Amino acid sequence: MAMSIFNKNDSVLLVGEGNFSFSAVLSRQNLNIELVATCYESGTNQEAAERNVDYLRSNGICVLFDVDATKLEECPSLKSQRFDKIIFNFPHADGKMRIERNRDLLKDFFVSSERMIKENGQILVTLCNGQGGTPMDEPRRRWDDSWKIVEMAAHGNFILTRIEPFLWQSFRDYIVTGYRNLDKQFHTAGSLTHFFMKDELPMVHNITPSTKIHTSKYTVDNITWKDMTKNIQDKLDIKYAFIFCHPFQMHRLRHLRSIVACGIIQKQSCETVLKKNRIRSEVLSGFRALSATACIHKQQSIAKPLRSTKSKSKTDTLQYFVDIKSVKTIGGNGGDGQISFLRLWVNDRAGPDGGDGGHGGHVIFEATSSIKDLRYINSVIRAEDGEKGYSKDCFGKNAEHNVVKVPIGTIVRDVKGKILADLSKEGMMFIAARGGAGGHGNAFFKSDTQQTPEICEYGAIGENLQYVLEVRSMAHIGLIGLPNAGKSTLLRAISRARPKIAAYPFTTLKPYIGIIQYDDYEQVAVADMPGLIEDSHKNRGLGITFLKHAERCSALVFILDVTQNEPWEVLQTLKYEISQFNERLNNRPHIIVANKIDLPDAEVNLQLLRDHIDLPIVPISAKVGTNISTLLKEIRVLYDNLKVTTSEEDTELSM
Ligand SMILES: Nc1nc2c(ncn2[C@@H]2O[C@H](COP(=O)(O)OP(=O)(O)OP(=O)(O)O)[C@@H](O)[C@H]2O)c(=O)[nH]1
Ligand SMILES: [Mg+2]
Repeated sequence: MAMSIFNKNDSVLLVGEGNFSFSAVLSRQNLNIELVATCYESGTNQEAAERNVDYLRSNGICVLFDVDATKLEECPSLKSQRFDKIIFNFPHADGKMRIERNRDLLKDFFVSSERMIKENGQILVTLCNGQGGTPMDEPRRRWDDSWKIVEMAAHGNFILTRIEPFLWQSFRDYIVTGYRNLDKQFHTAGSLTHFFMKDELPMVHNITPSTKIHTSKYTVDNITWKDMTKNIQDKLDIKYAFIFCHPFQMHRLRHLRSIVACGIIQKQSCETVLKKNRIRSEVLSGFRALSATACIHKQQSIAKPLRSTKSKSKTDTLQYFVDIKSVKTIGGNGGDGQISFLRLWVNDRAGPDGGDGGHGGHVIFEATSSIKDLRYINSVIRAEDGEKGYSKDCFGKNAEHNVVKVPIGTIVRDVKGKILADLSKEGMMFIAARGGAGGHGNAFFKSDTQQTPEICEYGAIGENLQYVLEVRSMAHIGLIGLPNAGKSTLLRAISRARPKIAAYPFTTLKPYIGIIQYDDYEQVAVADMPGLIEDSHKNRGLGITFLKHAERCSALVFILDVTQNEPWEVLQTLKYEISQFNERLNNRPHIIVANKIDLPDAEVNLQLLRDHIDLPIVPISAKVGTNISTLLKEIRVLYDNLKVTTSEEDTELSM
């Protein structure tokens, strides 16, 4: 920012003036501007600040305390005014490391300023180097690590038009102070002033009929580049060598999103937009994530994935998901009957009184949603024996059944592989081994001809059977890719699971499950699979085992390493392999993920991949974390669709 930005008779609102030193500097310059200096605090007890306030007031400048930058319109003295410039220097919320709070401060400030600014007015926000998250920051911070000023401004319908270094030589007496301590200064070297202008979003009401078009007729490129932003582009003072690098790009994409959201583009599917949105290929790496975000499915509201704040376990305890287990089930034996004769003092031959034995318990499998795999199921499961019978006609107690909880979707097979039961719903049971019946006591055998039977029965022996349990729906989503594609890295990035990661093939030998939590308490289980290679269907590599696992996931995520040559060929191989195992696997809903976009070769290969395949692709870097949130949203959309299809199928079956 330089003094030259002020025009004669400009009305300027200064927000967040801690010690009013900036206002004092401006007023000393005799710029012929109308100043209103405001401050968040309700007063000041700092000597220098008091001097500045006195100076400003003596020069007829309006000084206001208790003005919240996020609620400017609520200040009675400002309510009716409109300004040419609103300046907010070094905004910061309590706890400057809390990026979220600072973003919120900026967002609310822009929203509030929208009502206070004149038609062609400007908002000027000066930030420390790196905070803004624009290409002008040197060194440039990661986008997620910045205050995302351009995105925050878009909430108030402002677009970034210019960024300038803050010229300290023009404002020598300006002393920047911190939030807690007005004596404490900021590190302000390399600070930048961001200039914003108001702009109207292209909503239904301001798009001409000619631009109300369907994607089938026009491409999204046309809307974005020509119709949508023609008017805004003229206003920009772009100083970057390459237009796509300008943060304005983000705003443009937001426009695209808002258009899609308000239904002007009749989006049949994500595919249409993804295919036609050529901006993505041209946007530099920093904006890759954004372009994909803009192409998210048309969904009113998608639940947000939650990031766990709890640190992952440090111990290397690998816990594999057990989805197949052979078990031996042994029912309880029945209790033996009793031989006994009652003797009373008046009648020492009162007859037989031996009671029956109790029945042995069954071994029962019960489907429940509370457990997810067969890890905790013992390989030998026994039920208790029944109690023996007693004299005086006392029957032995029946044994309790041993009810073993198994996950919903468990298939029970006999040793020959024949399916005996499919426990597909909550509470469904299968009696795996029946307990033996209790034996009769001698009282049971008493008859007219045999008054004193001296016989009883042994309890029957419980069944002893062997089964193979298999969990059919192992996870909602299965990760499929060649070895080293980054499946385990991705699972680590999206869940609390800690599968082993290494730069050699077949690091993962057994499936591994991670759970993605969403803010509506929904949980989506994602399974990391072993790598698939060519001819897996002929049992090469870990072939057949892996395909069995894939068969049980309801949707698939194909992970392609875009640093490899011809990733589309890899996709073909993966699809061919799974179809060799089961034709229907290829009809499963799926997402194609291009991984490792952080590496240099990825850019070119990604573009080639897009040219070769006609399907939506989510570019990510599982290692660095680029665009993971978009992928999580896509997974959620897939999961929601799955739920709808499953419930429809259930209704059809029940009819
Ligand atoms: N640069 C970069 N490296 C990655 C990325 N994702 C994975 N890697 C690396 O690729 C290598 C293989 O990653 P894994 O996650 O073990 O791959 P995998 O697909 O699980 O491999 P298998 O278990 O053998 O099938 C590791 O060295 C990772 O660090 C990424 O997005 N960027
Ligand atoms: Mg792995």
